[in-house]
Amino acid sequence: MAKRIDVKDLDIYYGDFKAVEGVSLTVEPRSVTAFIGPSGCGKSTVLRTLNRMHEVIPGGRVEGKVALDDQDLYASSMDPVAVRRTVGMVFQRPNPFPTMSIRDNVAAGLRLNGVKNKKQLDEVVERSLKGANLWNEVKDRLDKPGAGLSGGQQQRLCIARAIAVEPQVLLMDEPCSALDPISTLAIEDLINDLKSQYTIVIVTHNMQQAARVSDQTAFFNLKATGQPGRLVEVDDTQRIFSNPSEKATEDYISGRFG
Ligand SMILES: Nc1ncnc2c1ncn2[C@@H]1O[C@H](COP(=O)(O)OP(=O)(O)OP(=O)(O)O)[C@@H](O)[C@H]1O
Repeated sequence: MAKRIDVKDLDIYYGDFKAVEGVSLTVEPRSVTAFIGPSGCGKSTVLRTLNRMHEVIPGGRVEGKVALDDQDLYASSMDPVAVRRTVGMVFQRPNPFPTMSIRDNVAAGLRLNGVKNKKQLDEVVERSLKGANLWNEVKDRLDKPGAGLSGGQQQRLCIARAIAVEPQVLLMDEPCSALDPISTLAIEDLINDLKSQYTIVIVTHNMQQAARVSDQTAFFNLKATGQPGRLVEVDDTQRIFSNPSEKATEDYISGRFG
């Protein structure tokens, strides 16, 4: 199910402003890649191009290539809505649909895809909540509002909602930044479990988190203020945190800037 992501010579614009320049990287299937770097270097912007969410922003456009296996995500024949179904996303703040029950939150994507069969929906709800390590905590209150869960539970509910539609890639934009340390560890354990089935890319400001959860780390930086962000280096996480090739990476991970 998981697919490889290939990014080649990617430039990303907001109107006339070139926010990110010349990114090329590969993310292997069933692996976790962390994007790290100082604020404003373009981590979230790059992440959003991987499921065509960037172009939802007025003026948002890209030049270059993003492919899933050999499929060009920006080919004119490609439907952006189908891309977003294949490449799921979890955001910084847990955002369950506030008026919906836990069950309906998880089933929402399937309903949108036209699935009506209650037995099928119930099966997917159970499987997704189990996959998100949330089932045992909510199985007796599936009809209660999703918004009534704790922050950490809400984030796992959002992950259950994302995996319910069986994506091939999961993008996570600082998924733990609004969570306490215990909930953060629960999400990190979950990322570790999910990696056996999905290709995962996570943006994080927490370098210990990048070191704990990812196989590969990409360090982004700005050349100078007002200049586009760029990918400085991407390598095995262990290497980035022990012996990076670039001085800027070492300075960043050792806390000298950022
Ligand atoms: N909606 C937008 N419209 C115009 N410019 C934007 C928009 N979103 C981001 N930018 C700009 O693009 C650049 C990269 O921003 P981005 O949010 O991707 O960086 P980041 O590395 O994820 O930062 P942070 O770590 O603070 O979240 C910045 O110069 C930012 O101001």
